[in-house]
Amino acid sequence: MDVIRSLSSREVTPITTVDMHTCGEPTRIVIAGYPSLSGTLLEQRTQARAHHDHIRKRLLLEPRGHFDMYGAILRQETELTYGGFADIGVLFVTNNEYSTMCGHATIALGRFLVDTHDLDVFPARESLQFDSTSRTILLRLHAPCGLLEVTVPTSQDGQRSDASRPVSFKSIPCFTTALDLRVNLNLENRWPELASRISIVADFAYGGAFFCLVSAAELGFSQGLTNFNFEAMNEATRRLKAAVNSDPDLAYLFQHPESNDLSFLYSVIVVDKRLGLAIGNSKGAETGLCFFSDQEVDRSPTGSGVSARLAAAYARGDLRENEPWTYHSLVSLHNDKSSAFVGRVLGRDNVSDSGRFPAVRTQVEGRAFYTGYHTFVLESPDPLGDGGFIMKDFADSAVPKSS
Ligand SMILES: O=C(O)[C@H]1NCC[C@@H]1O
Repeated sequence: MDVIRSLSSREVTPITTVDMHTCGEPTRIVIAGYPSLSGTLLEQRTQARAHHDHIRKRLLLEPRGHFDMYGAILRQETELTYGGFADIGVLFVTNNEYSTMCGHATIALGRFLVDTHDLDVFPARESLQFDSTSRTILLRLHAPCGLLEVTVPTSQDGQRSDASRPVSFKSIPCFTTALDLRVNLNLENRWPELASRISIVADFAYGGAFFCLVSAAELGFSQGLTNFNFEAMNEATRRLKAAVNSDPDLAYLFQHPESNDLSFLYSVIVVDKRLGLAIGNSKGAETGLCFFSDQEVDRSPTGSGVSARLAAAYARGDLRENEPWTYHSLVSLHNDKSSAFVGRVLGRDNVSDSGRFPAVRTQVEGRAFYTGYHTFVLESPDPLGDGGFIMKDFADSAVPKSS
């Protein structure tokens, strides 16, 4: 079409994406048009944040995206910090940052990377090994947190992914930094549903990013993740995250032994262990609602969060090795129970070769689907300019937040 041809020749390089969803959570996969980056993946992440953040905003925020959009930028040139070999790298982007791990996007990328045969997009595609017995392809995906082994079910000939079977990934070493920790809340960080309590109890664990895991009841929502006020829970988790972040004595909860780039509290997951339907041969099920980055809400059961929850359950003695467990999001719970994630602890490992930091490797599986593709352009006289906006920000600046 004429218009499309003329749009793609605008002065700002068009950016091409393939879009997918995993349990309702979007991944906008950037496959062409992103500027070049150099160095290790964590260095590329720093460069992207310093020099190209307007592109993250352009693709994820309004008017091209929305508050809860998620993105993945493929990095063909990637170099592992601690040895090993990756087929391709990826940077993850959210509504306000560059995430270090994303399970739902990894599941989506597994399918896309098997389906693409464009060597400019994925130079190593033709060297992937196809296992004709299990009809799967194993690919090594370099995420900012480390190397993920992704197993993708395929067609008989290994040329295409098989959407009817789940993709799974083996995690980086995951670990728990605190179980049943009492977090004190100062006056300004309390929320109405807490009634008169001045502290709450939570677990903290790492699944490629650091999570605070707290039960809905502990937050003051006595009916768990059924029949709750969403805005109130959004506010409660925002204040809990602020309370943890503002206490220097709690910084150890999200200190990664290998890298400061990985050392930040990414998310609060509200958990309801009584809610959910076990799928397959799972021993049980639970439901979670994950608030991450700037209170972005995950529609999926959060692959990295599932790894963190598995590590915490294993540390507590609630779960044995290789015992499958079902993890629902609100979307899988209410929409399609079979699209939940199933996770298991594969076995013990260490964070680094020194063996000083005990951890576990997990496996998480789930299903992702294509939703479309885009070529995003930017016209120079566009009054909204580059970057993007969030409608909510205007409302927030007009109405002062209640304390
Ligand atoms: O599945 C995950 O791990 C991701 N989903 C959005 C937030 C997390 O990064």
